[in-house]
Amino acid sequence: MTKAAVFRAEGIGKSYPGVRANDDVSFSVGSGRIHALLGENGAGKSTLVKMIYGLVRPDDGRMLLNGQPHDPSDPRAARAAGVAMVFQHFSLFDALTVAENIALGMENPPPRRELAERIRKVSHDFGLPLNPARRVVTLSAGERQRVEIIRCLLQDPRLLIMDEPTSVLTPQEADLLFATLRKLADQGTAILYISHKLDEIRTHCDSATILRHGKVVDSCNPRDHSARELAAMMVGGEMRVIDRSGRNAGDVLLRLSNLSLPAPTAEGTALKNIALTLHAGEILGIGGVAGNGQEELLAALSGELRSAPGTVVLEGDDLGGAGPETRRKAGLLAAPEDRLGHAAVPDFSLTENTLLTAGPRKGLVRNGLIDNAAARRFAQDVIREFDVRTPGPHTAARALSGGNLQKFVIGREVMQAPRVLVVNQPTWGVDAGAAAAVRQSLLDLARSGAGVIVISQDLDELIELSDRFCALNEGRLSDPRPTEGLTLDEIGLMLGGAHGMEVAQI
Ligand SMILES: Nc1ncnc2c1ncn2[C@@H]1O[C@H](COP(=O)(O)OP(=O)(O)OP(=O)(O)O)[C@@H](O)[C@H]1O
Repeated sequence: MTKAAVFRAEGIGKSYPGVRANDDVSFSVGSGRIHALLGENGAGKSTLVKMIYGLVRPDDGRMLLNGQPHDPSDPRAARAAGVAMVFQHFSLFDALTVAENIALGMENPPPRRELAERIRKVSHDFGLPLNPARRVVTLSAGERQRVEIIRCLLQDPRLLIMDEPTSVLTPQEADLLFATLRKLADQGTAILYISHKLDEIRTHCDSATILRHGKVVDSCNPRDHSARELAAMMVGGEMRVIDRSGRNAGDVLLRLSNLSLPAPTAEGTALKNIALTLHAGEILGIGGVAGNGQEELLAALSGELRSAPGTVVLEGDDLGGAGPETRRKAGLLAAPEDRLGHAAVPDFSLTENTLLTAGPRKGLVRNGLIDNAAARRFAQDVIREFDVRTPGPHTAARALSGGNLQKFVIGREVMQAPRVLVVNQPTWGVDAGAAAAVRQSLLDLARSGAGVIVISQDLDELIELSDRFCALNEGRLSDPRPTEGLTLDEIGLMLGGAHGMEVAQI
């Protein structure tokens, strides 16, 4: 069955200094279709959808929306033409209510009562429960995304673009999202869907365009292919298989006991009596819904938050009161989740970004002076070893695609040979091939005798990587259990009671 194309790209091209981000890209999305855009990190997916949404102007080619030329000068023009977009990062004001946030994004918002009524109707029609009077600060990640989606639905879009929408969602929230998207598609809307989760694409998308190095290399019905085959199309070769062998748990490296901290901010989570031991050669997985103390635990380990004496002990060394610099020297390193802003300074070059964490262990600062050549060499080493796709170490962090910056941030820590490495969401936004490489690097690090703590919302990732698993729930850490033999149901129970785990209501 062929359906009318809602959107068509014909020969679209876009260059950045040193990079052909899109090259002769042509594809179309039919009415009622959920169409996936697949590709490795840096393949050009975001650049393409930014052009459709009026954030970036193409250098070549043309776009058509409902058969009419589509050349939006800005997002407002794109929205007026019928394009809506839900971004990876939410742009909501915490202090305002749902309705106030939605009104801010509208050209001509109706009176407040009418708007609240329209929000209730759309949320009811699409099975997306949301109270217009709630303050955004009280909402879970899934509920925040619903605000963005309802804002889009109120525009009655012809084309809805979703950029990695499920990376912050619980499995239940993701199911709810797909049910909504299917309803919307059934009403004739075309949906363009970017995700690195290949199983999700196989289950929910009707068609796919695959980009590699800015070019369309394939198109397919993802249901006809295995996740492995899709990944092979993206990278143009076979995926490598993860090697878990050769690791033996050794002596205790890190011991946390009675680690309690008040919530660092009004929206933060207090840590309550956290205890764990981490052995040499071991990977400990910590699962849980975001907002249950993950960021606070990472900060308590990195030294950004200090704790009482005796609560954080690395190889007999009491680090509870020590700051980040002392901890790094001792070999306790951490890579936070927020790569642009927290883990890396956007306007700094990659070379400068190595100095943020690698100074003490790589000798990049001597007698108070920065050794620029050494920093550049280290940045080059990370780029090479972690296959970071970028013109070079002089490139600003903000110019890297999300996944490539993530590889750089993880590589910068792994290549300092830590005794203990703590990572939060290590493969967030990273494509399947690069995710396998990042996970392998963590396994290799553990094989070399280091201890690794992986905090993640991706249960498959935790099952694949970790020797023992525990759950973080409202600032409390469960007792760890060996991962081998643990079922998803049992993990669900360990995570039980975590807020935001709403059951689909459709
Ligand atoms: N503003 C910019 N300045 C310079 N280069 C850029 C800019 N935006 C993107 N690029 C480059 O264009 C290429 C395509 O990036 P893009 O973000 O479109 O990839 P992507 O497929 O969305 O990747 P990811 O899955 O990692 O988000 C990359 O090499 C990236 O470094």
